[in-house]
Amino acid sequence: MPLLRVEDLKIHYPIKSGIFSRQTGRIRAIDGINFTICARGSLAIVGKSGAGKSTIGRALVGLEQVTSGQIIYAGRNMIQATNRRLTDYEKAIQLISKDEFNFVGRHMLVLDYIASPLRNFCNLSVTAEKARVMELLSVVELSSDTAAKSLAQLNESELCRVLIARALTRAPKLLIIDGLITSLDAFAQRQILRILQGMQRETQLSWLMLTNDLSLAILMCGQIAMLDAGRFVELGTSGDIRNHASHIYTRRMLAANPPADPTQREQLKKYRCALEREFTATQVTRAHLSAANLPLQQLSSTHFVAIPDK
Ligand SMILES: Nc1ncnc2c1ncn2[C@@H]1O[C@H](COP(=O)(O)OP(=O)(O)OP(=O)(O)O)[C@@H](O)[C@H]1O
Repeated sequence: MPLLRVEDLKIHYPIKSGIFSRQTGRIRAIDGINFTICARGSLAIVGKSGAGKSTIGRALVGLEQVTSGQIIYAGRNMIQATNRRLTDYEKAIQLISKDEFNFVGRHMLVLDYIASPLRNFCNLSVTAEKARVMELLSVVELSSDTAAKSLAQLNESELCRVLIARALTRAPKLLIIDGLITSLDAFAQRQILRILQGMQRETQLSWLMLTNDLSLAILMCGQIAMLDAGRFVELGTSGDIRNHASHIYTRRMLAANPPADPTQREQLKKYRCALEREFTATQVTRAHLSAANLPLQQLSSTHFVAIPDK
């Protein structure tokens, strides 16, 4: 059963010029993409800077005006949803990105930062609220002392885990992780993966990673969609992409982010096998590749590639 289905999504921005700001063209930031995320699924959308990753993330949480297409959750198109349905959706789909900290003072205490959504959405006593924050800190493998620290005192990995803890206050079904993990060291990246897999087992959590690091995507996600200038050019399981990358864009990105250190291959293999097993529930079909007018070639039951325009 799909958790979220995106159909023929297009997001175009107007280009305006002249003293009357007339529209003279448009930027096709996202130009007809389709994808499905199932419960306990993990999808990475991988693309170069400017490919459109953040635009997709923002559109999924209603921060971007959609030109056309559908975002279907629980059988309903969320682009036309009423406020009541939107509230459920807003809790279920949480976006975390580093930009979050642009809107918060770094002097804020971790306790207050994690608790703020609880204060807006739940009516908890001070004791219950503190207990919930401590519980979430332990889920993200941070000690209870962290609650009394300010955000400024945390390192990148701790900040990333605090962001995840805050998103978890709303018991989301899908976490959208924009950038963030890319800049962490290999140890911290694996720690985040372990935390997400724990949540996946306990709460059926799914995640969508938006990243320019294909090796990281292969490590963290069961399915990968390669995004180039707002369109998907290749889609498959992480094994398909790692071992049989077919589109020139994917091959170039693999070359730019070479697979991890050979001494860690066995461990990576273990992670990937687990992810792919969990991912068998997801049906990848021809329709999951971009609806843009690119001829498609099916390489296997899970692997699709767009044949570039001549
Ligand atoms: N508000 C906007 N108005 C006009 N163009 C925009 C706007 N927001 C994004 N764009 C354009 O849309 C395209 C996709 O941008 P987006 O930020 O989604 O890319 P990205 O893949 O997330 O890049 P990065 O990895 O550098 O963050 C870019 O060409 C960008 O300039």
